[in-house]
Formats: sequence, C-alpha cells, structure tokens
Amino acid sequence: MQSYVARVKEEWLGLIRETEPHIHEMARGLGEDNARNLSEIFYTNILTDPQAVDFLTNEQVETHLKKSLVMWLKRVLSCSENDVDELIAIQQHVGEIHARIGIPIQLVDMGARILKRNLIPLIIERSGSDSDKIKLLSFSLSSIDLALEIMARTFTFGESSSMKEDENYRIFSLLENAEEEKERQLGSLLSWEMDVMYNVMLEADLDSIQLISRADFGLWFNHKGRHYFSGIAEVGYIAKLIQETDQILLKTREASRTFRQKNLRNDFMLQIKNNTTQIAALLRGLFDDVSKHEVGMDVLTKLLNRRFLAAIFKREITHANRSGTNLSVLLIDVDKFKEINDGHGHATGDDILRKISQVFYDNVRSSDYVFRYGGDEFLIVLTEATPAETMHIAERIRAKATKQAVTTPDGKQLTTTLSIGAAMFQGHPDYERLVQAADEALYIAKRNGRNRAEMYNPNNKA
Ligand SMILES: Nc1nc2c(ncn2[C@@H]2O[C@H](COP(=O)(O)OP(=O)(O)OP(=O)(O)O)[C@@H](O)[C@H]2O)c(=O)[nH]1
Repeated sequence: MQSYVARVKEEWLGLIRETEPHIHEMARGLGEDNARNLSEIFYTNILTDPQAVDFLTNEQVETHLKKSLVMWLKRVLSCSENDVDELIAIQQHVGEIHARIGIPIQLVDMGARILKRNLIPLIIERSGSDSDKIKLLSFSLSSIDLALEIMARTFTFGESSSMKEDENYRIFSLLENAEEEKERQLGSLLSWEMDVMYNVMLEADLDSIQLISRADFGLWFNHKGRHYFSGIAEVGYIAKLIQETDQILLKTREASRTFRQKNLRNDFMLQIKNNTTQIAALLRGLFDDVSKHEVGMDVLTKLLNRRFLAAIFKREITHANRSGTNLSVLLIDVDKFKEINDGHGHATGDDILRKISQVFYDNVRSSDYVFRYGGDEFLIVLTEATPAETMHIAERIRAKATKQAVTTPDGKQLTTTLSIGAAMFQGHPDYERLVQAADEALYIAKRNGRNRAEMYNPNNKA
C-alpha cells in the first residue's frame, strides 16, 4: 500500500503540474457551480438501486452524504499541489469506511459512472474554446479517476482483511462445537478403517476399497480440517499420513488383487491400523489443544476478541436494518483501574478483570456479544433491547460488578466500580459511529463521578 500511495501521489502531482493555470480555474468553477446539482443527481440515481438501500437510508443521504459529496467534488476538481497529501488521505479514509460497511464494489463503480456521465454535458455547456473544454474534461475525469482509484485500492485492502476476520469468525463459531465435530470426524475415520478391515477379511477385491483421501474423512480434512487448524504442525503430519496410507493401499493393490496370502494381509492391516491410530491421536490433539481463546477468545477473560467486532457488527447491523429491531452497545470501563494495579499488583488487577467478565457474561442473553475491547475496557453488543432495557442491563451489570470482591495479596477484600456508556443503533452502517456514541456517553459517566451508566444523547455532547 505504501509504495502505491507514493506512486499515485507522483501521478496526481504530475497531472496538476501539466495542467495550465486557466484550466485549473475552469475546473474550480465547474465544481463550485455544479457540485450541488451533481450530488443530487448522484443520490437520486443511486437510491434506485435496491443494493444501495441496504446501506443508505434517506435520512443519512439528506443529512450527511449529499453534503459530503459536494465537498468531495469541489476539492477534487480544485486540487492544487499542496492539497494532494490531504486528498489522498481523504480517499483512503472513505475507502476504509466503505470496506467496514461492506459496500459492494459494483455500487461504487455505478456511482463513478453516474458522476462522470453527468459531468460531461456540464463541461460541454461551459463557455470557452473547444480545446480548453477538452483539456478541462481530461483534467476533471483524470482527477476523479485518481481519487476513486485510491478509494478502491484502500477498499480492497480493507475488504480482504475484513473477509479474513469473517472467515476467522466462521471457524471460531465452528470450533464452538468442537466436541461434536471431533467425535464426528473420529467416527468417520473409524468407519473408513472398518470398511478396509471387512474388505480384507472377506478377501474382497482391493479395488472396492476407497482411498482415504476420497473417503468422507479425507475430504473433510482436505477441504475443512486443514484450514481450521492452519499453521499448526500436526496438520502437516496428518496430511502426510493420509498420503502415506493411500500409497500403502495403492501398492498393495498392485501387488495382489486379493489377499490370499495371510502374512500380506496381516502386514497390510497392521500398517493401516497403525496409520489411522496416529491420525486419530493427532486429530484428537488438534481439537483439544486449539482451545477457543487461541482462535477467538481473549486469553485472560475468555471473552470475544475485539478483532471480531467488524464481522459481528456487519451481520447485526444488516439484521437490525432489515428487521427494524433494536441494536445497542455498552462500552464499559473499570474505574481507577490503574490504582488497583499500582496499589495491589497486576495479578489482583487480572483477578478483577476475570471476575467482572463473568458478571458481563452472566447478565446478558445468549444472543448478545461480550468483547474485551481494550485493557480495562469492555464492549457489549445487545440485540433487540429497547433503550429502557439497554439501560436496565447496564445498571444491573454495574450493580452486580460492585459486589464482586477479590482478595489482595495482603488478604484484604477489594471491590471495584464500573462506568458505562450506552448507545442505540440509529441506522448508520458504520459501526464505529455507534461505538463513538457509546464512548461519548462513557466519558460523561466518568465526568459525572464514575460508578454510573449513561445513555448517549446527541443533545448532551461530551
Ligand atoms: N492487571 C491488568 N491491567 C491491565 C491490563 N490491561 C491494561 N491494564 C492496565 O489498566 C490500566 C487502565 O487505566 P486507565 O485506562 O489509564 O484509567 P483508570 O485507572 O481505569 O481510570 P479511569 O478510567 O479514568 O477511571 C492501565 O494501568 C493499564 O496498564 C491487563 O490485562 N491486566
């Protein structure tokens, strides 16, 4: 990304330098005179697309987005050498937001097309010589393309990492049923082994024995298992054993179509048994060792790791928008936690974090999500709770947490308090807005004396 930014900056500077000053003036005028109108046309068109409606509400468009597009157009068209760094940063920021919200790239492409198509007649209509108009057209379209390209680059960059987190979350959810999955796969491996044994004992044709890589277990392992546990050495050993087992089977098949010789039969069965036993042991180890926290849980508190925030919010925001149900967050901070650490040691601090994490966990429903957000900060996503219910849960958590005592190294009982900021989802597709609102409410809770919960109120700014 870094080298791309350096390259694109040079290109943008080149475009500005090679454009004559009076064309710059014309472009600035073009933006000043038409940005508002273009923004109207842009959103009228975009909102006819059902895909766009999932991401944009009319209210957002009216209150924020139209204005932002006006600003964007004016800035891109009047860009001077001194503005390039800032403009690149803006495009990257917008690209990041698009990725976070999960706007489909084809929607962005459609928007670009609408803008350019509507810009061309406006240039033709302007006063000036034909040659100047061609230069203006070239400068305007190139500037817009540069801006959109940076946006798209950042978008794809962000998208691929957010897709990775989606995938991690999927794997994490799957491993929540690890016990079940383990038993199923061990069963599947055993069933293949039994199949081989029966065939051998019945002196059946060896061709009727399926290769392990083609059997249910092998297919599961190659398509799913190896990805669930990717990066762990045992995965490689299992893959090798599967290959080796197939080799044994193929070689024996060649040597003898049936097992008339008893010693050949015994050798073969022993080798197969030996390999499947090893595979089973390795697989059992993999499932047992990869405890949840390594995949998605915070090690200390066993709560969700914040890297799943985006994946979970994306799903829950889509759900809330589609079904019109409530979505809310609580941002929780332990009061004066530094004093606890400093006064009683880090281990006591850790004990407190563990205890209150349990309170969070015990006081939300199973459809809610509890994240460790930072050191002594926690974030709870509440599904389908009204503002009153959200505050009720916040209050219950606050009250219960104050009753949690831990024993300090000098034998004293130590309790703590929490400050909580709550916010209700208002329809903005970018979850960071919601978290920011909760953060403002948390700030107010701290300012109003700590050990309290506050609901975000746009009229009561921090
Ligand atoms: N024991 C322990 N401490 C941690 C952990 N992570 C972060 N911290 C500490 O948490 C403290 C957080 O303190 P601050 O956020 O500065 O504020 P505070 O003392 O809670 O004060 P207020 O938030 O203003 O009430 C810092 O001292 C961190 O070192 C952890 O995993 N274990």
